[in-house]
Amino acid sequence: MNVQGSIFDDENVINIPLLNGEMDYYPKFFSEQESNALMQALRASLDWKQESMKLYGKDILFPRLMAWYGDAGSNYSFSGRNYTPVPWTTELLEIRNRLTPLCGKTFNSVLANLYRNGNDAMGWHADDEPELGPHPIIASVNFGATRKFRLRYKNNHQLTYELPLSHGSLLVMKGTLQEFWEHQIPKTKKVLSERINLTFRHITP
Ligand SMILES: O=C(O)CCC(=O)C(=O)O
Ligand SMILES: [Fe+2]
Repeated sequence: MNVQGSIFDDENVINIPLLNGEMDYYPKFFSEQESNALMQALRASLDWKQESMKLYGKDILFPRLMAWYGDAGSNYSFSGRNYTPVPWTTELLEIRNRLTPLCGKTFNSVLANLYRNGNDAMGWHADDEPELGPHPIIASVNFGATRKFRLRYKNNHQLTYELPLSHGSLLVMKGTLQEFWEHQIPKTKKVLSERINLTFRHITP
């Protein structure tokens, strides 16, 4: 039993130490049955939209669907847009409460991403916005198709790491990871089915 009150024993979590960054991976955080039910419920109940970003004065569509949920006041800006979260749904609150023991404080917002197939993706970025604070803990929950999660060191792009994120898994990014590393979900021709990713964050209003 972990003295910090973790509900996991060592067999359920893989700690991934990187140069100047750290991640914990829980391959089976949710059971198969729970994961199937949550995938279906989230697909049906979240308010999925294809948002756009401004790039060189043009509106470019994000290559995926998104939805932003959270406590009132946990506003967030990225890619030149400000997002106001809508109130939590039952499933999102249920998942958030399962994650609370991992983080010193309760996550107050979540960005949901729906990758419709391998053609949907997310480009290189770090979640290093000032409203996340200096060493953010970001809990990333995965349902549906397995997709590759790639990382590269900001000061040396030859230094990379790759991890497949599977149905029902949880990846916790912490420490100085966002300061030193970027991550992406690359396009792939091999995946034809949907994937939902939820990144739970703590935003300082
Ligand atoms: O889909 C993923 O696993 C990555 C999501 C992500 O990096 C983000 O929402 O910031
Ligand atoms: Fe991210």
